[in-house]
Amino acid sequence: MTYEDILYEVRPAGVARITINRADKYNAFRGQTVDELIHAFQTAGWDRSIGVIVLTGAGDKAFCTGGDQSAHDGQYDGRGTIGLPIDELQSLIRDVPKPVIARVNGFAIGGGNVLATICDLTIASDKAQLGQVGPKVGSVDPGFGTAYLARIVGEKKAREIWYLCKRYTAAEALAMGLVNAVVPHEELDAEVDRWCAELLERSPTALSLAKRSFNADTESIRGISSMGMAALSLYYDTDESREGGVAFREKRKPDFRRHVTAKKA
Ligand SMILES: CC(C)(COP(=O)(O)OP(=O)(O)OC[C@H]1O[C@@H](n2cnc3c(N)ncnc32)[C@H](O)[C@@H]1OP(=O)(O)O)[C@@H](O)C(=O)NCCC(=O)NCCSC(=O)CCC(=O)c1ccccc1C(=O)O
Repeated sequence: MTYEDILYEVRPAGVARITINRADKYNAFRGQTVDELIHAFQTAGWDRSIGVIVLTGAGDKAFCTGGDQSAHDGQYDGRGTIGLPIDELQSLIRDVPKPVIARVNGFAIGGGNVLATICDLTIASDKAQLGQVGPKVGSVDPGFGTAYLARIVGEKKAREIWYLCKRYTAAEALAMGLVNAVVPHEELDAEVDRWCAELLERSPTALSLAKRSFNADTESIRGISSMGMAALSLYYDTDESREGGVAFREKRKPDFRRHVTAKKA
């Protein structure tokens, strides 16, 4: 597969670096981006010369800001239940039998924050900002985005993150256990390289067994996600959801309540 939306590099030896290369869109993903990410994770995941996978975003502004709002009018523009095979990608990041590090170089927002959350480890620049925006833009990730996040930061904090849609600094994310380490922006690559070097010294089989055993405990969330995506697809076809995307593109505050009927409320 020829990549248009991502970069795939092996650097240094043993480390596959996968970069979402859509800096002009704050590294938001469209259908094609997610398909390319799936291909890249499959390649790195089953290449025995690779011991660690690093996921990051191009440029200095964003790690990933979730679904591309310009490719989103109701359903997204690709394949899968919601027009984005995002649930396949999320499962794959968990299924590859090696550690995946999120190198969070800027905004990790919406589906971007979900990707960082699912990665085994997260190393953030002190300039990074993290958070969910679904209920502000007519979306939600009702699976790993909610239930798995709660496993990491606790129920109260996860509900706050989703309901209020605030942005959190890297330091705040560290305090709530959402990231493993925060370093000055210019030291991000050196720190990621250090973690990769240490991981490459560990037994690959022991790491993969540890990963699978952590995953087994939260595997039921895959089922929640599958049901959630089916519900999300129905929600995307409503005026209430569309209002979020339209308002984002028009750079105005959404008025969701206009679309809530007496019967629904
Ligand atoms: C990232 C922001 C917080 C940055 O804010 P700010 O610094 O004020 O800059 P802006 O002027 O807002 O943005 C700069 C520039 O980038 C463009 N942009 C940013 N994000 C996106 C995007 N996602 N898609 C397309 N373009 C984007 C923005 O339009 C500006 O471009 P100009 O040309 O200069 O106008 C802020 O931008 C922000 O909050 N972005 C919202 C991102 C968003 O809505 N993401 C989708 C979220 S939906 C969701 O998170 C829940 C669902 C979910 O996780 C999920 C589950 C299952 C499938 C898909 C998803 C999914 O993620 O959609």
